[in-house]
Amino acid sequence: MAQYRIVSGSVAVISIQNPPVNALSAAVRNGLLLSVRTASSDPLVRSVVISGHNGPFCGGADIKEFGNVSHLESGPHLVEIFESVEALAKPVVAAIEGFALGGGLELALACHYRFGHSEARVGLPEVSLGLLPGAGGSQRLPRLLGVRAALDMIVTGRHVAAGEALNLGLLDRVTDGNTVDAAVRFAQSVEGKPLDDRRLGNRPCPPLENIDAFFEDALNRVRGRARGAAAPLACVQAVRGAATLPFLQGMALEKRLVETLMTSGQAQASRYCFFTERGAARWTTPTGARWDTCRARPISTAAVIGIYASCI
Ligand SMILES: CCCCCCCC/C=C\C=C\CC(=O)SCCNC(=O)CCNC(=O)[C@H](O)C(C)(C)COP(=O)(O)OP(=O)(O)OC[C@H]1O[C@@H](n2cnc3c(N)ncnc32)[C@H](O)[C@@H]1OP(=O)(O)O
Repeated sequence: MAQYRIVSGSVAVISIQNPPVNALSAAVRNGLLLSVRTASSDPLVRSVVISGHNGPFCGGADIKEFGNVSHLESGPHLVEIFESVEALAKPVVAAIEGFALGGGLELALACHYRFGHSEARVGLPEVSLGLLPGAGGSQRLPRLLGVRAALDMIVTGRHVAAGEALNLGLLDRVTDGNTVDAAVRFAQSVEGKPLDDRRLGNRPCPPLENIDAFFEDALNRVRGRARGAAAPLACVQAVRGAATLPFLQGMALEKRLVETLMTSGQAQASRYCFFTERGAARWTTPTGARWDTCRARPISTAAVIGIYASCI
């Protein structure tokens, strides 16, 4: 579930393999941690590249495991894996093709460098699942981008295209060619160079003036739009932690917040919607017509057959 190979004599390429979106299932988490430890202890390895197998970098934590504590516990916690990646004494480069979402982007943030394909997109969409980026993302992203840009990404959950990610400083380089090859060449060029400054957990958040007023205003704006959803408000609290607390205290706050959200009815309902939307796209009719074999026909008439009324 995580392929490990040595290329160019000194670069360990760790490839996440869990189609279709390379989600971080327990098996992937086990493979990833083992690979990181192998790369750490092999004296021939001088740098590491992490990529996704066959296209996408990683679609994040395996959402199917969220309702099942025994699945979650049958692999190491993402936080532990990402700490090992960040602490590695050899440069680690994320090679992002397709998408790096949720835990996928949090993994990339734990790497020391991030390379992206020009058509890749990145984001922290946990808020749409009633959660927040609970594997260090709420603490590392503000340290990299500053509070304003990080808060926007975390509260909206929007996907950011590679070009914008490069401008924001989220990606270090963007390539039109083979991302893994470019990352391997780069990894070799930084072998032996100091890494302390590349570890986001070591960095303070870029300073922000009038921090209390900024977060009070952010909280009011987010509350106004959240329509009772808890996750967006928790996102603001977590980012405030990144701006005001040392890294480890911020991580502890993130953990408390995500554990509360994870068991909430809102998160359960959001997960249900996620899978139901995808299931509904795979329709069949009593006559045997199916979503994957049917030809689309032009729509000539449309009608409203139900109406949704909301009362406040
Ligand atoms: C008790 C307390 C415990 C506390 C534990 C705390 C643990 C840490 C806390 C939180 C950490 C959260 C980090 C996260 O990563 S949350 C997940 C964030 N990721 C996402 O939200 C991405 C969701 N996926 C998508 O947006 C899309 O699927 C996308 C990746 C863009 C691909 O889109 P597309 O190509 O259109 O493909 P489909 O959407 O049709 O998906 C294809 C199939 O893959 C399944 N899928 C997709 N993503 C996931 C995923 N993350 N996990 C599991 N499965 C996933 C999807 O259902 C489709 O499958 P199927 O065809 O069977 O329906």
